[in-house]
Amino acid sequence: MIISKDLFLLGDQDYLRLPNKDEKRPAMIRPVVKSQRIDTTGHFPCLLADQRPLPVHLAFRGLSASAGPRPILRDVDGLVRPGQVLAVMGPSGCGKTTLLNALSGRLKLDAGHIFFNREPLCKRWKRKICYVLQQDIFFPDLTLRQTLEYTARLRLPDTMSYSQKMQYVDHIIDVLELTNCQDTIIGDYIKRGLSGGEKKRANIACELLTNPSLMLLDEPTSGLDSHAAHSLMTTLKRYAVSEGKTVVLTLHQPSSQIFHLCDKLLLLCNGQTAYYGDTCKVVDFFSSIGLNIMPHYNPADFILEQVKGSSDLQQRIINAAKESRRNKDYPIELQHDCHYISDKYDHSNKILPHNPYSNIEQDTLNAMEPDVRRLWLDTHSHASSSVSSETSDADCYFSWPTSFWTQFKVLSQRNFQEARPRMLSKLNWVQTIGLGILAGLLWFQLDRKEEALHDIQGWMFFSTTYWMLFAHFGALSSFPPEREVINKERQSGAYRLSAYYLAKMIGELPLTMSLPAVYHLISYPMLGFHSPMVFLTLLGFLLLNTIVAQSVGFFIGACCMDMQVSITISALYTLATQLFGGYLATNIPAWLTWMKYLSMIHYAYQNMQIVEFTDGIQCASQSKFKLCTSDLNHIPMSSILEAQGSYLPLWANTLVLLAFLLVFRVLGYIVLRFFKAPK
Ligand SMILES: Nc1ncnc2c1ncn2[C@@H]1O[C@H](COP(=O)(O)OP(=O)(O)OP(=O)(O)O)[C@@H](O)[C@H]1O
Repeated sequence: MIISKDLFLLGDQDYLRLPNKDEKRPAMIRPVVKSQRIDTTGHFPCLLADQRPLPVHLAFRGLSASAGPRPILRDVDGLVRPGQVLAVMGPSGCGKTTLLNALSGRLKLDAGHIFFNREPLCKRWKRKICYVLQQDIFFPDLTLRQTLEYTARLRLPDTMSYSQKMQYVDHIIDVLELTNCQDTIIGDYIKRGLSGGEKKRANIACELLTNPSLMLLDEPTSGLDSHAAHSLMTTLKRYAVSEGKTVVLTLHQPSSQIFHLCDKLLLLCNGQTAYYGDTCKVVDFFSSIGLNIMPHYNPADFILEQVKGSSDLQQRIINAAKESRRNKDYPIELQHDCHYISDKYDHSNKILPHNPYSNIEQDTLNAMEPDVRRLWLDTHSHASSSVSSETSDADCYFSWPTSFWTQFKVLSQRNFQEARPRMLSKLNWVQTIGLGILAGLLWFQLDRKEEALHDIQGWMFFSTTYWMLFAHFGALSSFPPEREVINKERQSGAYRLSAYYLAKMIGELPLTMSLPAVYHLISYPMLGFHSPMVFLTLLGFLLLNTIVAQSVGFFIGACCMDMQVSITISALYTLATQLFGGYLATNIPAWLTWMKYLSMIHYAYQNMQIVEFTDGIQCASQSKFKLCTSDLNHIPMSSILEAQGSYLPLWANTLVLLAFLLVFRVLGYIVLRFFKAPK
């Protein structure tokens, strides 16, 4: 019997077929896993039935992984069903996080198989996994609600309307009891925001928004007090049961209450299985090898103490765990004579181009529990239809949850909102206005005469250099913390890098331009306003220069993981670009003149002069310019620039600046896409 993919779990009854389009169907479906107690409080409204993922029956067998020559995981097995919580425990460094990395598909395995229902882990399944990392990585200036809303808009499919997405955000906030702090900023070390426990729940909430089938959580209770940890675990357990989620989490030293909330336990010792089975049977397992727990002792503490014991004791426990694989109650899917894995898939986990169903042993299927069998067959009906197509990998087809346009729009808004308090901080306003007034006072009302030439050039060089450095170092310092968030989101397949990159360039543009524009608005009229056209053109070039310098800063930030290295490289480049800019040194040694062509300030400064001195300036009474005679009282722009060496026309300087902009933006993208892509 082949059961259609349209079958789904409903209530405590059975699998039911989704009604046809013309049949009336309930707007909301609450999936509930069979054989679990059902939450009937109505606390968990869920997505529309066709947006709800298939529950996952996760089986992994013989997983081995190493870091260089050192083995980290050796022959690790496990199985967990929808609605169940599998706790991975063991001493620090035993390989818990490594196991979660392997299950999420972020780690290359030396050996072993991971199966979702009956399919190997592929991109299509990766999209159904949420991985809550140990670290809480967020934009600190966004509130919790803003963070969740942006995540929902990015990661829930375009088929859902905006209001449906917001409804889902409300639901998740409610589920994780975050209502009271939804308008609090996330915060960081400097700005106080959410508490540690709230941040942890916010982290989980962001991942839950993707409506995953499988949740992987790395130490979700670490750093929480016992009450908060218990409350979080209860919420997770309740959520898993009522929404049919499969949960795998690592725990360090749980209380006995938390320990007993977990259905299954995988105990690791030096990367090997020390126990796998029902949590409630672990104490019996240890007594069967002569290790008895004292009355009223926390079983979690007891088993951790045993696996931290002498190497003889550890080996005894590992041997007993190996022996227990032969027990008849060991899951059939994990037994080594179960053929479906080795026959149907090659070692690289690709589906072989023939009908896989023919190789599933009927005995294996019969031995499975009915609900597991249904899940396997249900997934099979979907997979086999894909396998029958020409491409063997068709079932692993991966598509983004939202279109490029949606991603670009949402990321632009988020970039703007996130960057605004940072870029337009009070401090930056004070600095800009203060500096604008100071520059205006210093170079106050200068006549366009040769006597004031050096001062006018000073104002231009200062303004150009200052804003270019400001934008360069601004991009440099903002990028490393942002990269953490971007990497996390890219790893979970939230959006295209190209959408992020374009949004980053465009979303921050108004912010990048605001401060230099205000500075120019203050200082130029103080310097001496003589033509609106010159005022506007100078402003345009000042803004262009700023964006060019920002591109270079962004590129260096993308290349260097280490902030100190990126600051050193930037300082070297920006100081060199100033020296060769054409103001500080005009008689550059011939063998070094080529350096000025690498200086972005050189082109920017030349352009400013070309615009400002279009009409030339009046000669001084004792002029340095030879062309100033008693007959000619006017120095043209070309002579002013020639006095500094050769110069390019306005269009050529502008073209070079645009080339700087384009090349560094493209290089930044290439670095992020190919060289610094998150693993
Ligand atoms: N990329 C790597 N290179 C070298 N060693 C690694 C690498 N990743 C992990 N390890 C080592 O593998 C072992 C297992 O690491 P893992 O992070 O999985 O442990 P854990 O059980 O999660 O530890 P903890 O409970 O302290 O977080 C550790 O000894 C660690 O040093």
